Amino acid sequence: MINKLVEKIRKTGAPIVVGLDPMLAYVPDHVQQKAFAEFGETLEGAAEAIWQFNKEIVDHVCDLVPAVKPQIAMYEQFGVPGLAAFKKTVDYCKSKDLVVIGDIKRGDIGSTSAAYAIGHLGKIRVGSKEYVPFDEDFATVNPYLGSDGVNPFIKVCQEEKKGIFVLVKTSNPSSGEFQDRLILERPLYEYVGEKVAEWGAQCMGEDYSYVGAVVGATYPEIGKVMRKVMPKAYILVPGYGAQGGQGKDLAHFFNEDGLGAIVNSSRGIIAAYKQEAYARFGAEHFGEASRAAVEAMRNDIRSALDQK
Ligand SMILES: O=c1ccn([C@@H]2O[C@H](COP(=O)(O)O)[C@@H](O)[C@H]2O)c(=O)[nH]1
Repeated sequence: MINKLVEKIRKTGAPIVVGLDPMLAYVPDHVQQKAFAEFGETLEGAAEAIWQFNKEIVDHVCDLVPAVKPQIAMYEQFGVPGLAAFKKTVDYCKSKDLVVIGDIKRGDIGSTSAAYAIGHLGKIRVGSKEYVPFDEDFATVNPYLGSDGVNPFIKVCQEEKKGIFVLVKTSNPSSGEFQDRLILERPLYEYVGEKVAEWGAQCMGEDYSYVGAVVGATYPEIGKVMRKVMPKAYILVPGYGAQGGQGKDLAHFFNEDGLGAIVNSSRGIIAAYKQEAYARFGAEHFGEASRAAVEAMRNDIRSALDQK
């Protein structure tokens, strides 16, 4: 799957992930009302609204970008119907040939991680039958429990030719509370990055490993260091747009080949129609506003890479 991701990034010229984080507040009224007319103001109604919202956005951006990243929390908040909308979104994006990164941030003791890995990336046997539960292409993994929590994901990735992105340095303001703590004068995130490189060495695709890393756009200097610590790891870079990251912060997350990083924006794309810059589209044409936001992001990243 890492080879497909790299190939699609080359083809689209857009190292961009569209984050599908559908808060109900972002779903235009006309979409909500239609869903509520059918299902009432229920969890099912909310799930239908976010699914229809996602579908419209995916239809407008699927030819521009290589990948999407549904954030499972945004679906879980609507309970079981929300999870069904997550699965519908994953399947629909795959039918559009998009690479799907499940932002699930899992990681536990070995046996529990194995169940998470099967549920999201693998297959489950029930009697004589086999099922593919959520079937994302990549998942995000929290490494706080160490190799026990990560290895079950790697095993499933090896079997299924899928991949993971391990949290190394997250984009949020308080990420340094633990991640920047010095151990023998080096920050914890560097040790995690070294471990990502080690795990990834057993998991090579053509040019890059299918064990990647998450490093936030909001910490560009750390991105520069981590690029060197994990030369073969693809870096998933959240924090662009709504969290303040800009194209000019991103050049050093990429390798000299112009590859090696893929930048996520969620609110900045899916709620673009609410921003002044795209208000001309109006809520009725929110999909077109998202498309325009992707094009602007692509140009911003391209000009940063051209100036490198
Ligand atoms: O370090 C991290 C890891 C994950 N995320 C997730 O990415 C998106 C960002 O959303 P925006 O609307 O573009 O800010 C969201 O799903 C986060 O959970 C992150 O932001 N930082």
